[in-house]
Amino acid sequence: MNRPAPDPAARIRAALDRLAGDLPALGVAVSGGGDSVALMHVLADWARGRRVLVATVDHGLRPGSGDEARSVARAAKALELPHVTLLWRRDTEAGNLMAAARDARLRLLSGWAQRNDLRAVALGHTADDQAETLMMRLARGSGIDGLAAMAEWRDAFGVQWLRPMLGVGRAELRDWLSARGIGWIDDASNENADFERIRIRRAIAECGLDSAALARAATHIGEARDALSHFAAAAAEDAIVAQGSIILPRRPFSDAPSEIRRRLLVAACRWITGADYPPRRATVLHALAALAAGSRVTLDGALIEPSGDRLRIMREPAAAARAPASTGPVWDNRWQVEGLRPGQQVTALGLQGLSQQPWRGAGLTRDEAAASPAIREGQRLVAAPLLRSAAGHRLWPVRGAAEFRRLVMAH
Ligand SMILES: Nc1ncnc2c1ncn2[C@@H]1O[C@H](COP(=O)(O)OP(=O)(O)OP(=O)(O)O)[C@@H](O)[C@H]1O
Repeated sequence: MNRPAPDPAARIRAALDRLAGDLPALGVAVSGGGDSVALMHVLADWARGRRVLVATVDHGLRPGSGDEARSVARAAKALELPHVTLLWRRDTEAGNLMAAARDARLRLLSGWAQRNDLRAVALGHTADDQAETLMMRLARGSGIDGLAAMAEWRDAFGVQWLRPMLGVGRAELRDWLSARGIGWIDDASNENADFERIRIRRAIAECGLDSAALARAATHIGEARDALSHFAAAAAEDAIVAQGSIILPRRPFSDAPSEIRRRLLVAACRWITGADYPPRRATVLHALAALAAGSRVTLDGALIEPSGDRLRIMREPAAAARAPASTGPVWDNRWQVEGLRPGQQVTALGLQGLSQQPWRGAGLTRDEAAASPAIREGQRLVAAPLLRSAAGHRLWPVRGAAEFRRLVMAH
């Protein structure tokens, strides 16, 4: 016989003990929706001597957002919790509105947390959010990273974000609130089927899918993702980081499962280019297939070349040639150059530069040499510091081996 799950508040308190038991103070982000209102009430009760502060972000995106923030302020006051409203005013029409609002919200909340000496801020995501995210990502064909559940605990923007409600469902929270006569705001966008999340939410309900089971599946995928990260990080220990390139032993790479190869390749690519985001998944899979067939491939500004028992991942010369000229200190997001004199700038050595500069014997391939930094005055080549030590100029890579391993863990 199934025993009934304990009261949702008891489960949230248990999660808070686990996640925030040692903290003297905690922030909570409350939109006014049922989930975060329930969280605020549970927190007020759980706090017992801890400082709990409440913040609401007013995105100013729909009429009435100010009233909603004021209603949260009143509810917080009734619980004797200090509350602030943080205002966001959008300064550009470009880009994805929801993503921009979410990003701005996290930045505003982290600034507020830091000003108030709060190491952690609790958010009201529930098991239903997990289930919806999983289904949305499945529909988009995401890989294991996209399908993995949100973690209960995450560091970002200098703050710990805690999600103590991932084990409870939206409906049971609504029942819990209703039973106590506590009101919340039903945001009209929760009915708007223009949003993918709302369409997925409806599909889950109409098909009678079990959100709690979907949320558990996402959690298991998260555990598998973490295991893969560790395997990939172990494989990354064999990498040699030299002269701005990454060299991987070829045999272990080609014998590794495709997900490990993908992680190594994405991390190496980002290490080379310094890109904030990984290349598109389909592009990476395509590159892996070409590598398996022994071809050399380019991937988002990196060049990957199988040669002998090694796989060399380096900057693509054409991409280096497109990098803006720099007057220091950093060029092409890869090299730090010191000792530039007025009138001197760094650009790629390029094929033309190779003809003016002996490069064999420097331990570089032709492509690596072409993509390496050159110091020029006007058109005149003054020095190619990676090829030979140049009087007065010093050169070192912006990222080291530890950064490569960090990137591998992140994918
Ligand atoms: N405008 C906001 N101000 C403060 N916190 C917010 C705001 N919007 C979202 N959050 C926080 O992020 C969590 C997840 O956001 P999401 O957009 O999924 O929630 P929501 O639909 O606004 O409503 P709910 O309050 O019911 O969770 C919220 O539970 C809340 O903790």
